[in-house]
Amino acid sequence: MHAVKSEAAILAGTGTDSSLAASLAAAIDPLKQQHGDDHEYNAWRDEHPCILQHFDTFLERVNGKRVAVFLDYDGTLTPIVNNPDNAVLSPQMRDTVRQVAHLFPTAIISGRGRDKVEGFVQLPELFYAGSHGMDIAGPKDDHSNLTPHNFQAAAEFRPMIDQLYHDLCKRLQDIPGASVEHNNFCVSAHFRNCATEHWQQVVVAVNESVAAQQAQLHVTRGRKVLEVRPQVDWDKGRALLHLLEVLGLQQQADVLPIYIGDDKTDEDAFRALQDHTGIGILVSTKAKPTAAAFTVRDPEEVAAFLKMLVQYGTSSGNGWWTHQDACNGWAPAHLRHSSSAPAGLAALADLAPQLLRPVMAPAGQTDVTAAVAAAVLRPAAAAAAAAAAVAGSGGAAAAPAADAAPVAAAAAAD
Ligand SMILES: O=P(O)(O)OC[C@H]1O[C@H](O[C@H]2O[C@H](CO)[C@@H](O)[C@H](O)[C@H]2O)[C@H](O)[C@@H](O)[C@@H]1O
Repeated sequence: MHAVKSEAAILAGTGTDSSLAASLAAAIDPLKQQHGDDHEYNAWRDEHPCILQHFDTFLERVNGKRVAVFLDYDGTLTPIVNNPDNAVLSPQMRDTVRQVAHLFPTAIISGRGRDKVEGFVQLPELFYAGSHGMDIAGPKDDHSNLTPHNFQAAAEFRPMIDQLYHDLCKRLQDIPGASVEHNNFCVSAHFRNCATEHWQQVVVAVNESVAAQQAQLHVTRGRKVLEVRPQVDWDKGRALLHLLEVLGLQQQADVLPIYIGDDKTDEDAFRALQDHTGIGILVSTKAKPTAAAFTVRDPEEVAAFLKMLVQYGTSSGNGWWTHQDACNGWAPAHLRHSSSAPAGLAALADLAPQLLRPVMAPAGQTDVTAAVAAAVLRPAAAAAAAAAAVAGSGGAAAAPAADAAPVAAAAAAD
């Protein structure tokens, strides 16, 4: 505990976010790392139910609404891996996200630099918000030109961030396992690959590096990473609301935004949704405070949920089918078959025509939600079985293999 106390003192001494000290202390505390107390976890899941097992409740809320989908990247669409450069998107997840984006306006909001996350995802039809939402761009047209949705909330900080990156590279170069990542309008200092006794050195180096610019920069903590960000009133929640606005979807009773994320910075988006009647879904294998209503355990369960969402999207319960207005930068699938439709979308329509065919209620059944629930869930028992199958198919228990191996949950609660 002595090391934790001096950690807190260091952070307090530099005026860094005090919650950082507390969360780092929690991460260092081996008791906290054991988090697998079933009673605690189960009680937490009562408060934040698994959306796979409660998909019928979800359907009741979304039926007839125009859903907009917002997704975090690391830890949500891809498993956490040791080398950030290896967090590639699986082809299966790419296909699933593509199908989601065909049915609902879809954005990825990431702490990564936008260019990097776009490179991983490779879906030009999405909206992207990089650098924790400080760098926003709309879908690209056939010639990879950006549609006019670009917005950078902290553009003037770029030279300071460049300088900070170089300074941190120097300061961290002798700490075994530490690495620095330039995320365009913020910088990540990674300590995932450091021995525990070196974590504090990373914290000290980061705090020393920002000490002279405390009025302009602040430090937050993610999963075994310290993220240095400009002091601007902007975060993933603000980015989500901004995107709703440019899409023309803000404050409309028939619009339902969904956000899926796994990390502390995603809580800003969950809180924004609490205020704007959306649905937050936290990806976590452990109980932790969250403003998200629902949970899933890992990216495999995220994929399972997104597939169920696609099923719902093909039903006539999807509010976009009856909404003829194409919103800015995104058009409902049934309006996308003009010659101006992006090639990728047209190809998808060719490949998966069934995607465009609404699921209709069986004869005599007028409750579309029930029909979709029946089609998608094949009641709750099937959903539970699917969830169990997903949980048993790898996830946290997958065998580690070099850098691309998911970090075992017990060893890396973060
Ligand atoms: O908002 P996100 O898309 O979740 O980005 C947050 C950070 O994600 C990445 O780091 C995390 O994932 C890495 C790859 O799995 C892992 O090695 C690292 O320990 C995690 O913290 C990214 O590398 C960071 O720059 C982002 O800030």
